[in-house]
Amino acid sequence: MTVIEIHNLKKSYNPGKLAVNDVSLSIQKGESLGLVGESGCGKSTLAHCLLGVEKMDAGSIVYNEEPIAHANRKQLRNYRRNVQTVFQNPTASLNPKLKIRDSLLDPYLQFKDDLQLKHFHFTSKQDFVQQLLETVELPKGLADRYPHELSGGQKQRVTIARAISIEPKLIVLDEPTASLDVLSQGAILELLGSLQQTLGMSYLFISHDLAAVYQLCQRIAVMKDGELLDVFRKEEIYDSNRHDYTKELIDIF
Ligand SMILES: Nc1ncnc2c1ncn2[C@@H]1O[C@H](COP(=O)(O)OP(=O)(O)OP(=O)(O)O)[C@@H](O)[C@H]1O
Repeated sequence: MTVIEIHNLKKSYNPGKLAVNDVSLSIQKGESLGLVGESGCGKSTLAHCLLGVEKMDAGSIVYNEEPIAHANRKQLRNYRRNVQTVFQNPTASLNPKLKIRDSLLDPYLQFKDDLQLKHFHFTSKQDFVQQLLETVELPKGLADRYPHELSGGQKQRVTIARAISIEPKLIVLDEPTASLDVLSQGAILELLGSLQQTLGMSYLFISHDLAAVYQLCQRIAVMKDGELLDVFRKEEIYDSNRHDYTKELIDIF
């Protein structure tokens, strides 16, 4: 089953230069799709169009068989709930004035009237917060701390817990490990892999690190200069018909 389809997406910021040039992609239920390419190739722009942060110039995004452009308010709200994000910089993603418990509860409080959670069952908000912290392998005592009292890796775990709290269908992971040290990077990738097994959601994992994408994803898409050059299953990475640019990326990873 397809969770999301992107058809012929085009986006430019400056006339005459397309940041994303006619990209089509789909993501299946429970799948991790990796999107790799060098800095400036258009990965984040594609994610921003998917998240509605940027308006696309042409193309369509189809969710639940409905183009988002034609969605009514209720469908848009459903889309926003089901497509969550984890960004590169967890410090910027967390409100410094909110205790961790309040950041964790924020999406739930926004969407609770529409939610029928399948995985999380709780008797109180306190119980829910504890379950979320446990799910991302953080000590329960962190609930009453503020973001500045946590390490970068711990903060990223909080943003992951917040994203999964409302059991979305898709999480857009935009360079989620880029700001972390190597050990924390590996631990976050492992956590993301195991959460996917438990919760069954899909990921769009954006990274310039082919090794990280290879670790987490079942399929890999390669972009360069706004264009999608290659899409393949992980086990096909060394096939002779890979695009020359993919081969260059493989050589350096
Ligand atoms: N808000 C913006 N205004 C103008 N140009 C932009 C804007 N955002 C991105 N661009 C340009 O669009 C192109 C694609 O940028 P984008 O951030 O999507 O690439 P990326 O692959 O995500 O890069 P990185 O890995 O460095 O984040 C680049 O040429 C960039 O300079």
